[in-house]
Amino acid sequence: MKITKLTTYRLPPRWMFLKIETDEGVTGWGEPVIEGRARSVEAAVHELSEYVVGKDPARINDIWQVLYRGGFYRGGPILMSAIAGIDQALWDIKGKVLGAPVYQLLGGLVRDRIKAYSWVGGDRPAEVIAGIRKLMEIGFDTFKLNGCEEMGTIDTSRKVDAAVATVAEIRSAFGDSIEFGLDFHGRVAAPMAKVLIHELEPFRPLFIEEPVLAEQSEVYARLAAQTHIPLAAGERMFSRFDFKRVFADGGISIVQPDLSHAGGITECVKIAGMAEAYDVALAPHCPLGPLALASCLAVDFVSRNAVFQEQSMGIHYNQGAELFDYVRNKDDFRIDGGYFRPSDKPGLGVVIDEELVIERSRTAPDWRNPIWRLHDGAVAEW
Ligand SMILES: O=C(O)[C@H](O)[C@@H](O)[C@@H](O)[C@H](O)CO
Ligand SMILES: [Mg+2]
Repeated sequence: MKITKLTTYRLPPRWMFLKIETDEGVTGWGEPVIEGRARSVEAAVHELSEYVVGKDPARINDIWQVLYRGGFYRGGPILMSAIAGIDQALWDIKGKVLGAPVYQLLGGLVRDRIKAYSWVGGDRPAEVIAGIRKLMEIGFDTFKLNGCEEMGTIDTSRKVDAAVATVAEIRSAFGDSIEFGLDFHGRVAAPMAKVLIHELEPFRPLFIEEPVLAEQSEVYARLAAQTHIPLAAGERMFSRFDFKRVFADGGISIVQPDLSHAGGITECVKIAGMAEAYDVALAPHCPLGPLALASCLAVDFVSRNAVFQEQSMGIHYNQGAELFDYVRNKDDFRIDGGYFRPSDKPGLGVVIDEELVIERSRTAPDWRNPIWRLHDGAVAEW
């Protein structure tokens, strides 16, 4: 079998799908994208396609190594997202050829289901109580919200109190009937992270995500030394080589590689294994679409240290399309009481409505994250 063609479709809300065709009619789908830089990843996919077209799709490991090591300059969000989507599509093809779900090809199920969690509250955590109530009605009991709005390197106690008040409101409304992670989203610098984490300790969030920016990862160990709250990070790390420093330095209790940013299934399964060796939990990042989610689930179902799975139903970014809009058989994603159960469909187990994808790709927006500014006009971390 030979790969014949790679086609990309940028789509609402801010996603991109990749279709890989072969000379025997088997096709595979992946989701290479960096939110806000879809066109850059699209160019990278087509640049890398020179190394893929004409090759045997079964040789996923060799194709991965050529795509990664074949460039003198490597790593980073754009190239590793391009490789991720190609890798996902190749695993989809392999599963379809062999008539097995990807998790079977990776050694079979290590669990019967994986807990899902949902976003609430949007960019500026508001209306979280109503959002949580609505999602609890359909079985969710685990959530994530932004932990704060923009925060200066040194900021006021009023800003800290505003962040704490939202969390206090959640705990007083729901007690311990729910769990929630707080995503600092890299908005908080090291000095304020110490203060904010200290003030949040009594409310026992399930985890605090990106307590500081990934480029400040050496701070994680210091923050972890001052708190009992598990720290999480990973959506802005793009390979084993980024994660190995975090494992060596310590401080992170939950790693969150993104299956569409960190080299795909081939790479993230290895990151999961590294994490297990350090007794670190795995919770793949996934604010994206159905192919990214299916790829996360493939890794969750073979990684004993996987603990919960992000998914984007109702996320504040999904303007113009929802998680399963492009999926023919929505029941292929088996959600049961706030858990995902494994699909027995081959490959990634997702049948894409290609006609709809082609039609909607004609009006793909160029989504951009907002540029925030502090009270004094300086750029704030969003
Ligand atoms: O944890 C999450 O889902 C993320 O932090 C998410 O909010 C961002 O990754 C966003 O997708 C960037 O545009
Ligand atoms: Mg995050």
